[in-house]
Order: sequence, then C-alpha cells, then structure tokens
Amino acid sequence: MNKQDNNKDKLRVYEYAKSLNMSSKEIITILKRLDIPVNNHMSVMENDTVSSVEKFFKDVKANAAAKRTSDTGSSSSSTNSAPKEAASIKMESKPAPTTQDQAATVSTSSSSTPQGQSSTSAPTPTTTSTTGSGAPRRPDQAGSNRPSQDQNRRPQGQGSQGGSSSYNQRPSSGSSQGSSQGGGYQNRSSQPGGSSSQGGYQNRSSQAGGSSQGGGYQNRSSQGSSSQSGGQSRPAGSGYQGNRSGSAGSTGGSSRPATGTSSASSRPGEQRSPRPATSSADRKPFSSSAPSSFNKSAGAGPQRPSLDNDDNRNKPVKKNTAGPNKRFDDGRSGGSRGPQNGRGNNRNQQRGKFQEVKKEKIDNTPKKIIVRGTMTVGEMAKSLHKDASEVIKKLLFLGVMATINQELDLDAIQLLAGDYNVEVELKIPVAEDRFETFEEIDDEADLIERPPVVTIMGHVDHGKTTLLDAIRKTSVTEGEAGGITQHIGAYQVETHNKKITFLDTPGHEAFTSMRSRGAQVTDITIIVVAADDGVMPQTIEAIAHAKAAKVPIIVAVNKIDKPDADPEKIKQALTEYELVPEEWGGDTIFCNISAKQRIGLDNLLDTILLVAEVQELKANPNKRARGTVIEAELDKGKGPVVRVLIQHGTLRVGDSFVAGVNFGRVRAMVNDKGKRLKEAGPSTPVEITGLTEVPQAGDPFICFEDERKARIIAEKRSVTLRQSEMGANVRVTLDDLYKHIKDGEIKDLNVIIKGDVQGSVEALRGSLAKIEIEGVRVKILHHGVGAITESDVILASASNAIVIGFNVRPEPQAKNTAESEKVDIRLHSIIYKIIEEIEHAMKGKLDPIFKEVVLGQAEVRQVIKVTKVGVIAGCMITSGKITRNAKMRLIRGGIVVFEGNIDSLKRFKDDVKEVAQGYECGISLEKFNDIKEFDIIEAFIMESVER
Ligand SMILES: Nc1nc2c(ncn2[C@@H]2O[C@H](COP(=O)(O)OP(=O)(O)OP(=O)(O)O)[C@@H](O)[C@H]2O)c(=O)[nH]1
Repeated sequence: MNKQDNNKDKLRVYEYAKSLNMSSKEIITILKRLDIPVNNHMSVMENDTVSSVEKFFKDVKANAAAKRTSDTGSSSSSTNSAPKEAASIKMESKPAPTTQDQAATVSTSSSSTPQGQSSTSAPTPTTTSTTGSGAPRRPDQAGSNRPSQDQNRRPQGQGSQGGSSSYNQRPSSGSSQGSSQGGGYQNRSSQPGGSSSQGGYQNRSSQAGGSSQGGGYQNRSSQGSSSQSGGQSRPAGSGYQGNRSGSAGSTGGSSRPATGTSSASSRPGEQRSPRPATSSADRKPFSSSAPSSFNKSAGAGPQRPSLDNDDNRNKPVKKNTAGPNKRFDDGRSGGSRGPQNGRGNNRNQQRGKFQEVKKEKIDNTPKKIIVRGTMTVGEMAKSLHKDASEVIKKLLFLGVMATINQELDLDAIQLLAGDYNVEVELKIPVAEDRFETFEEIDDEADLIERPPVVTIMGHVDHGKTTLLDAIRKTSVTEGEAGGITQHIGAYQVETHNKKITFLDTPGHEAFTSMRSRGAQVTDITIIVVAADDGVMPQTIEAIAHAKAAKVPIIVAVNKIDKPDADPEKIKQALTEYELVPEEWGGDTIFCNISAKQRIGLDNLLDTILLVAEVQELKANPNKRARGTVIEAELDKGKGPVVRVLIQHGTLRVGDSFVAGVNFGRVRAMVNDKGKRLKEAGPSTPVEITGLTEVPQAGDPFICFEDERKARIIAEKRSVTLRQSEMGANVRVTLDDLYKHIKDGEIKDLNVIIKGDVQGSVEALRGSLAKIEIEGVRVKILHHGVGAITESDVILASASNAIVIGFNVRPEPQAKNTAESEKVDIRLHSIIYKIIEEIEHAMKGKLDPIFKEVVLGQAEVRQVIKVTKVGVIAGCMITSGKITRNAKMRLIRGGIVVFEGNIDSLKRFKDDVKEVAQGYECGISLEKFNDIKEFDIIEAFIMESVER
C-alpha cells in the first residue's frame, strides 16, 4: 500500500494480474465476484481493492489449507523449521502468499486448486508440481528453468545483495525447488533486463504461482512450508525486503529465487541456463542496487551478504548448492512467512515490485501526450511515464541542462518527446479575448459547401464598379461621390443556382489598405484590366495582394467593346507578373468582357464557379458565427451599423457578439438586398444593427453565448488595444522626437481623422501614412467614425494635432473648444484634396524657421494728415534704426494696435531706405491711419534660423 501511495503510479488490473501471473480476466472475474466495480484491464486497483483480492485469496487458501492440514500435518513442521526468521519474514511474506493464493484462485480452479493444494499438500505436489510445476502456469514452470540461470547470475551480481543469500540460507535446506520456481519467475523478470525489482515481481508472482507450484516445490523441499513456500518464496524475498526495506525486497526476492532456482534450476535451469546468463547480467545491476537498500534496513542483511558472498564465491559451483538452498529456504520460509506474515509488508513489497516491474517490464511510454503550455521537467517525466532522473539525463544528452523543477518550453518538450517517439498534441489554451488568433477546427463531416467570396480589384476607372453593377444589375456608380468607390461593399449574386459573394473593393490608391483586407477574406480575386489602358500601378499592386494572400486570380480584360481595346496586349503584359494565360501554357484564366456592354459576363461567372469548385470551399454552419467586419458606420436612425461577412457558423438575430473592441446583440439583420434575415450562414454578407459603438473595417467578429460575456471580452480587448496604443506612443518619446528633429531625421505631423464611414477613414489613414516629405511623416493619433467631438479637439490640443473631418462636421461644443484651443480643423469631402492639403502643409512646415528681430523703435512726436496720402507720423528714432523693408508694429500703451508694412519712410521730402537712431523721419503705415502722438513704431524683420 505504502509503496503504492508513495509511487504515484497506479496499479492497473493488468499489472496486478501480470504480477500474479494471471490474466486480467481472472482478476476481473474475482473483482466481480467480490462485487468490486471494475471496467476492464486498465481499471485502477485501489489499495482496498488489492486488499480485498488478497483477502479473497487468503480465504481460499485458508480453506484449502484447512483441508490439507487434515491431510498433512507435516507441513506445519516445515513451518517450524522455518525458525524465528521465518516469523519475522512471515510478516512480509503474508502478502505474497495472498497473491500467490490469489493467483491460485485466480488461476482459477484449475491452477488455483493445484496451488492451494500444493501449498497444503505441497509435498505431494512438489513432485507433481515440479513436473507440474512447470504446469502451474506461473513462474514455477518457466521460472524453474530460468531461475536456475537467474540464480546463477544473481548470486553473482546480486550476491552482494545478500537479501537472497539470507533467504538462501534458510532455504538452503529448503526448497531448492521452491526457489527454483521463484527462480523461474525471476528468470522471467530477469530476462527483461530484469532488475531486482522484477525479481520482486517474479517472486511474488512466482509466489503466487509459487504457492501453487511452489507449493509443489516447497512441498518437495519443505513440504509443509511449501504450501506457504510459494508464498514464502516471494515472501521470503519480500520478507527480507520487508525487513530491510520494501524496495530491496524485490531484489532480495529475486535473488533468492535465483539461488533457489539454481538448485532447482539445476535441472531445468541447466538447460536454459544459457539464457539466464544474459538475464542475470541484467539483473545484477538491479539486484545490486536493490540489495544495498535492503541490506541497510534488513537486519538479515548480514546473513544475506554472507550468502551472497557465498554465492559470489560459489557463483559457478557453490551457487548451485547454495542457490538451491536459498531458494528452498526462501520458498519455504517465504511461503510460511509470506502468506502469514506481514501482509502489509508483502503488499508494500509487492507493490513496489509491481511498480518497478512496471517500469522495467512494461513499456508504458504513451504514444501521444497533450501539452497545454510549458511544463516542468517533473511534469514532463510524469506525462511520459518516466523517472525524472531519466528525463533529466535524456535532456542532458539532448544538450539541455535542466533540473526537475525547471520549465521546459514547447521546443524542448517536443524535442524530448520526439526522442521518446512520443507524439505531442498541442492544446494551448487561448485567451478568449484574442479570439482572432485561434482557429476552430471542424470535423470534415460537419463541413458543407459554401459560396466563394470574390474580390474585384484593379486600377482606377478600369471598370470594377461597372462590372459588379453589371453582374448584379444595379447601379452603384451613379451614387458615388467623386466618381470613385469609397467603401467596401459586399454583395451576393446567384447564378446556375449557386451563390457568389462579391466584395467590391475600390481601385483607387487611397484604398490600398482596404483592398488588402478584402484580399484576406476572399477566395478568388478578379483583377480588372481595361483593354484600352493596360497594366497600371494599381493593377500590379492588386496582383501582389492576391499573390500574398495565395488567392487564385482571374483576369477580367474589360472594355473590349472599345475600338482601341487590345486584350492580347494585356495578356502579354501580365506575363511579366507570372500571370500566363492557359492557352499559352500558364494557369491563369483570362476572361474578355465588357462590363458596360455586358459581354462575357456569363463566362466570367462560370469561371468563378469553376475555380470555386476546384477549391472545394466548405464551412461548418452549425456553430457560432465568426467573420470579418467589412464596413461600419454610424447611422442617424439605426445607430452603429456594421456590415459583416460571415465566414464560419451561422449568425442569428439575438446573437451576442464582439466586433473589434465593441460588442452587441444582433437586433436586426438584413442582406445586401435589404431583405431582413433571421439567420445567415457562411459566406453571407449581412448588415446588422445592435452594436453599442462603431467597430473598424477589418475587425474580427465572433459570437459569444451571451451579451454579458461579449461585453467582458470587448472590454478586455479594448484595454489591450489601449495598452498597445500607449505602448506604441511610448516608442516615440519627447526626447526621441527632439533628437529626430534636431538630427533632421523625422518630424511628425500629428493628425486625428474622423469620417462618415470606416472605409473612408481607413482609406485616408492609408494614404496619409504613406506621405513622407523630406523626412516628415504623418502620425495618426486617433481615427474613428462619426462627428468631430469635443474629446477629439481636446486630444488634438493636448498633442498639438490637427483634426481632419471627412464628410463630417464638428459638434457645436467641439467647434467652440477648437476656437478657444486654436485647434485647426480641416473639413473635406474629397480624399484627394485632403492629401494635397496635407502635403502642402508639410512642405510649408519644412520651410526655415523665422525669428523676429527688432531693428529699432521710433517715437511718434507729431501726426500730420495729408489729403489723398493719409496720416504721416513725424518720429524720432529712439533706438536702432527703421528700414524701409522692415515690418512695422504700432504699439500704444504697451499694446500692439497694428502690425503691417511701412508705406513710406522719408527724411524731409526724400524717400530713404533707412533712418538711424537719433534722427527724425516721417513714417506712414500701409492701410493704417490711426496713429497718435507718443505711439511707438517698431521695425522688425523675420530672420530664418537654422533648424
Ligand atoms: N466602354 C466601356 N466603358 C466602361 C466599361 N466598363 C466601365 N467603363 C467605364 O469606365 C469608367 C470607370 O468605370 P468604374 O466602374 O467606375 O471603374 P472603377 O474601376 O470602379 O473605378 P473606381 O471606383 O474609381 O476605382 C466609367 O465611365 C464606366 O462607364 C466597359 O466595359 N466599356
């Protein structure tokens, strides 16, 4: 028990059965008979269960013994022979017997009986058993043969262990046979490479079997004891062990058997001995290790050692003699003791043995382990069913120095697992608030075909909108401001009873970022190239996006109706970009069309379906919806409105969701035709209301079980976003900025963008971000959809930014604050103009910095009004000088009342260029006549200062 407890490994039915040399079925049968719940051979044998089974065996044995005693009282004598030692051993041996007994019983009637009988009638059986011993399924049989070898070995290797020796001693007289049996067991175990531990097992098993068989053996040898002997043999081992230490027991056990076997083995063993030889070698190490511990604890130690020594000495020759004795002794003593004595000890020993055996005999290395993150070496060892020390050694071998508590990263875990040929399944828990980073994998059976999502890209005015318009037979072009498409729209059309979802991405350069997003959610890209124009910059960019997204490309050569259309030229030009027509041996499909004349559209749609078919596009509609925000805006009546492309699962009215850092509950849902929907499956673009705020185009969208959860997730995401933004700001510190400015490397123009729809904002962001004029760049501090609010202005004021409004106006309060804070708000409705204006402003900013330099001051002494000329001030230059080219400033009572140009500077009647201090002069100011005596006229110039 204790051992079990100590060793975390659980004892399984099959292991227990194996230790008893029984089948799992037998154990299960017994368990069922005992009304102990058990499922299969993998069921765990709890301590109580083991106890129950052992009790069962004991009872059976007791019954059998009772019968025998009536037959043979002699057996008792044997026990007597067992001396005191036996007594002590008994304690331990008990368990063994039990097991043996059990084994017997288990082995069931057939074997059990024999065993049980053997134990009692051991003597008789002995002979029988001997021969039959082999018969007794277990150890005995095979054991006997092997054992001999084992014994030989052990004695040698293990001899030191002594445990065996001590056993042997007693046994010596004892049951060579019994031992032989044990040996048999041991042999088995030993073979495996057998560690002493195995021996232990074997012993037990042997005992078990032994009892039955051993019984036979013992009977022969000791007879009476034999009955127990089987148990004894083990017990003996165990007993020893018990005395010493549980663990050692195992070895001890094995050792005996070995010896025991030797004698017994002599017969059978001799023949097999050859094998054992090797096995013995294996055992040695085990035994040796085990013994040490045993010896320590076990008082018997000394004896054993001596025995061992004997064994060692005798190894070849004496061993046999000694060996047998030992075995016998073991068998007997063990038998008597084992069964009767310390069950607990035996159990412990047994368990210890079990465990040991497990490790050595059974390769229980898992085929696959599930890893949910980093693990310590100890945890890893446990999951691999290995000793931590072994794992540490292995790691060392792999070049990783680690302690048991050291954490292993995923690489190290995989390396280690790979070395054990263990597959690693990573199940890294992902924070729910970062849902876009994990993918839900569906069973193939849950997937159904879904419509392809097609993005149309191309250069400005090559006919994208006209094409889409032609396809869905509606007119979008007419309503577009500035003649260009400014939003990503998503529409679904049906042809040949199959749906196709189109994302209408604009072709203007300003929409590069949106196009990029479009390409990421798309399955097929149509690149529209005007046959009368050719491959243009945005055509090339579109190809790059499609290729980067690894999306199949269909080239639509448009405007073939035009007289100067030259589709062949387009094909030729595109070969440079690895778009080679199929007819030229490439794999790109070219479709000649005229969007305006609606020529070739059917062929284009058929081609789309064909390409989609090849892709086998599928999705699982039976799960929560996931998708991407295509567009979002603030509608006066409906509030925030978001257009989402559902990519997985099904979205239903009432579903709670998170979009970007916002959350909501689907209040209403309509499709691209304005039809209200109750649910929408994969590849469906829908417009939904029910959000609290406006998300961003390209934001991930996902449903959660309830609104509360959605809100929590959205809040978490919001905090994360804010932190990352703050982190981003930290990158450019004031110190850094100053340094950059001083070095002339960077100068940021801080900008806040507000727009009517997210698409426009994104477009503007993309365009402004690209601006770089002589090292000056635009830094977008904030962007969003909706009117310019007071908080926008305050932010601009605090960060010295300007505010750009696209198709939006500032709220009244924002306007007031902007005026008071002198925040510059620029309102536009055409993107080109904003870009132009910013570019000019940035160029202006790069002009030299001017510093005012005051040249001199003059005091007005007299004011002269001249008809048709105006007012002339008669002045005295009080400081510096006044020059004709300078700017003038009129100061009255400390207040500047005018600032402007000089109209005339005269000395007497002559115009002069400058008048110096101490001289009088006449000054008239341009467009300013309100000059009074004692006003001060100050001349100043703006001097450029090096940056
Ligand atoms: N002759 C002819 N003209 C066409 C054809 N397709 C489009 N056009 C014209 O080309 C011009 C631009 O078409 P759009 O559909 O707005 O082009 P676009 O690529 O969507 O342009 P942006 O939205 O600005 O990127 C319009 O005047 C269309 O009438 C066509 O097949 N033949």
